[in-house]
Amino acid sequence: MPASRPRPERGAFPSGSEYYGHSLLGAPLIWFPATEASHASGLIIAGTHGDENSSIVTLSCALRTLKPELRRHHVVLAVNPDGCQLGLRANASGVDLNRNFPAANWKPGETVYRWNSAAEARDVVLSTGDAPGSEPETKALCQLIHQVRPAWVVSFHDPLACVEDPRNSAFGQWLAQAFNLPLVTSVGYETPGSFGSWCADMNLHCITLEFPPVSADEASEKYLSAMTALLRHDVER
Ligand SMILES: C[C@H](N)C(=O)N[C@H](CCC(=O)O)C(=O)O
Ligand SMILES: N[C@H](CCC[C@H](N)C(=O)O)C(=O)O
Ligand SMILES: [Zn+2]
Repeated sequence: MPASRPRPERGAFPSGSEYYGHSLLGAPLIWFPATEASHASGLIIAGTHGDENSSIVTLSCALRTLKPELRRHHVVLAVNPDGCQLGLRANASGVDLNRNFPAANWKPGETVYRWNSAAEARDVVLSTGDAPGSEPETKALCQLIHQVRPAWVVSFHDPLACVEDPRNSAFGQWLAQAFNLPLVTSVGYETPGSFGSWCADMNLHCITLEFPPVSADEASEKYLSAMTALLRHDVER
């Protein structure tokens, strides 16, 4: 039996999406609970940075490609929907959500990012928020994770072209092979208050998968089969 829906049927999402809160501007925060949910279900997230759309689009394509009854893992396509609508890395308050999680290493003040891949320095300034977990998008994701208790999380970003697995696990190796990206134990710079830092505090295994600088059009071709395989992967850990 084929695992994929035929292409003419991939326009619409499978039923069963739910809300887990609202963004600052009032957009629904949407998640797709696993159809085949179990204690081994993981959570796959994208769009923490609203300007990193190649993985959002590819994950959406995979969700609409895989036969719904085969999906083992939960999905959040856009952690930061206001950032997606505004074409921003930050949320609508100028907070980099990946520096706002209530991790022990959260830092007050400013954070910087790289304008684009051509920029040599990280010199664009954002805020880390008024307090750890101050933003509605961050709070709601933490609550969802406390409620759902996923076995692991894969968090998609771009454009650093790597699979970051601090545990160097068999699952990390599988992802690196499936997406044909190098496996590393760190992206190579400090990310206080990041989602991965918060997960580490809770001993929740978080793997960050950074696409290369690729268009959504190209990524939805190049990575569709790996992403679809991830949604149904029986992770041995
Ligand atoms: C080039 C891109 N705008 C960017 O900010 N790159 C990294 C971070 C990428 C990410 O958060 O996934 C940076 O250098 O800060
Ligand atoms: N490029 C991402 C890297 C995230 C690293 C990951 N380990 C995490 O903690 O979320 C960023 O600058 O936010
Ligand atoms: Zn990012």
